[in-house]
Amino acid sequence: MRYWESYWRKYRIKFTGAVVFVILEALCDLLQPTIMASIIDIGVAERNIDYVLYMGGVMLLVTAVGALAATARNIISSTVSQQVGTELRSQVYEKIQSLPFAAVDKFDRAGLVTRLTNDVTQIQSLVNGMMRISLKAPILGIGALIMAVSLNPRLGSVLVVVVPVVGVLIFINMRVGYPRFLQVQAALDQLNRTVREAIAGVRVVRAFNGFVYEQTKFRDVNVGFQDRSVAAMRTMTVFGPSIALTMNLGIVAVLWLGGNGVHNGQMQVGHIIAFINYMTQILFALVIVSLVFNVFVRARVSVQRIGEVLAVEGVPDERINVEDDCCFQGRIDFERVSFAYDKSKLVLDNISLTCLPGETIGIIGPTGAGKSSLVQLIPRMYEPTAGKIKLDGQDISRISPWRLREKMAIVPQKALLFSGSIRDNLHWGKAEATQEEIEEAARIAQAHDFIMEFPEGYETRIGQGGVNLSGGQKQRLAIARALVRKPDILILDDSTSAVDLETEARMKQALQAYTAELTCFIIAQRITSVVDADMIVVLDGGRLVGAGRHEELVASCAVYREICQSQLGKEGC
Ligand SMILES: Nc1ncnc2c1ncn2[C@@H]1O[C@H](COP(=O)(O)OP(=O)(O)OP(=O)(O)O)[C@@H](O)[C@H]1O
Repeated sequence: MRYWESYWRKYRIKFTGAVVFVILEALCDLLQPTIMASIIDIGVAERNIDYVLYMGGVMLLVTAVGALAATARNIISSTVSQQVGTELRSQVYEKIQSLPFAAVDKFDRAGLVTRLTNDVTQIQSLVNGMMRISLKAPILGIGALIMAVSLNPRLGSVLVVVVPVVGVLIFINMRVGYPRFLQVQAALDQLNRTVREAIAGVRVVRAFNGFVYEQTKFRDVNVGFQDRSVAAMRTMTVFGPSIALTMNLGIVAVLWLGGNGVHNGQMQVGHIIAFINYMTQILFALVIVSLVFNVFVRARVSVQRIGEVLAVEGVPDERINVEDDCCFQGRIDFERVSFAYDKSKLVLDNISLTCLPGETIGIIGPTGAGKSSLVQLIPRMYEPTAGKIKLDGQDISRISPWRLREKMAIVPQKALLFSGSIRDNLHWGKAEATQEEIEEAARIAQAHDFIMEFPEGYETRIGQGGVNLSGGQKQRLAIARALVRKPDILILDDSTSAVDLETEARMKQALQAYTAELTCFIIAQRITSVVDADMIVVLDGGRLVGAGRHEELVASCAVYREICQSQLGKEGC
């Protein structure tokens, strides 16, 4: 079932209610010219004041019914469109949260934000518009056409010419407009992407005096967006007046034919006025149709773009199935594992490796060797392209990601903190952690002392992304957050790169006792960070080129020896 079908099912009764009110409102509008014609042709022409008063009263009553119907459909349409918008936003948000990382990379983060905000708003406008003006326009247009022809079939011959011409104009308008609005949406994505990058990287931009460069880039993208929007809007500006011109020519023809008819005594003035009123209603309906076309096209693009996100199969969230709170022992086997982000290039090539419970495994290698990619496969952030990863002998593709991650903690390369207090951030590791547990983790991560130096201690507010902390402080908090979790498997991905050597040495010592029972992966650029590890894994160009203890690797692995000598000198290795 397509996603919008579920919304249709849920809201179809309210939607139908709104349509009933729209029809009632349109009928009231359609009755007005006929009533007016009677007042002129009978009341005014025959000087019958009672008839004028009576029909005037009827006209007021019809107007009042129309106003009530309009109020009712306004209430329904605004409520339903807001509800649909809110629910759809939540649905897309939840889907984005569950998307596999490969899909997040594919859609691009800025594109996902646009889909969640702008595209949902477009659909919301469509729902609102449909229940209000979009449905009223065709009802009014067709109704006015029928009323006009039945009022005076001879004048109706004008419509036989005018309406098809206008119909063709609208059709061409749609054919030309649709691809242009697709381009507008793509340009908006690009604009969002540029803004997001420039704002997220504002420090780098300033540090490199890149303001002018970024400004030029933004201006180009902004002008590109403007050009495409103008091109799309220009379609409307050409077609709107053409439609109005055609209709006005029709009105002139009616006046000419009607004038002759009145002169010959074959027609009444009231009929001609009513006919022109109906023509104005038809014109109004057609103009509205061409205007709402804009909303329709944008919404159609948005419906499709949101559909693309919702169609991706999310990573299953199997929380409910986890009954046992068992622990992992922490043995991990990589069996001929290969991995590629995209099919063209293998990032990991045929890796076989066994990590035993309680071991600390250092991972080292040149930049881009595949170190982060390797550890991201363990909590199933990505799935191997070939081979298997086993945890305690069980293929992890059979273990739910939720369960895997419950017993693992990963400290990513880029320490990301959320806005809120330091305590809130540490609670991310384990929601029910006590103050003692939080402090213990912070002490091991060498964060407790600097936290206590803040006047508000653990209640200190962290700005968005941790702006008010140094790089090393952020990394230490990110490590503390992972330690609070008390995981069975701990993964530190180059997470002490901004920490000074002295602090890192203290942390290493404190971590030794903490990690004695668990399997710990440490990715590092500095050889001193992994020199004491039970096993050091050396990666180069996605291949495993060495595994063993420091002394063994110095003797047997050329890549390791080279890294070691470049950092510690020949005498140090
Ligand atoms: N999300 C991604 N999409 C596509 N390619 C990626 C992605 N992440 C990493 N890569 C590529 O995969 C390769 C390995 O990257 P990875 O981050 O695993 O290396 P690394 O050894 O951890 O590097 P570093 O030490 O610099 O952090 C690189 O060539 C990189 O360009």
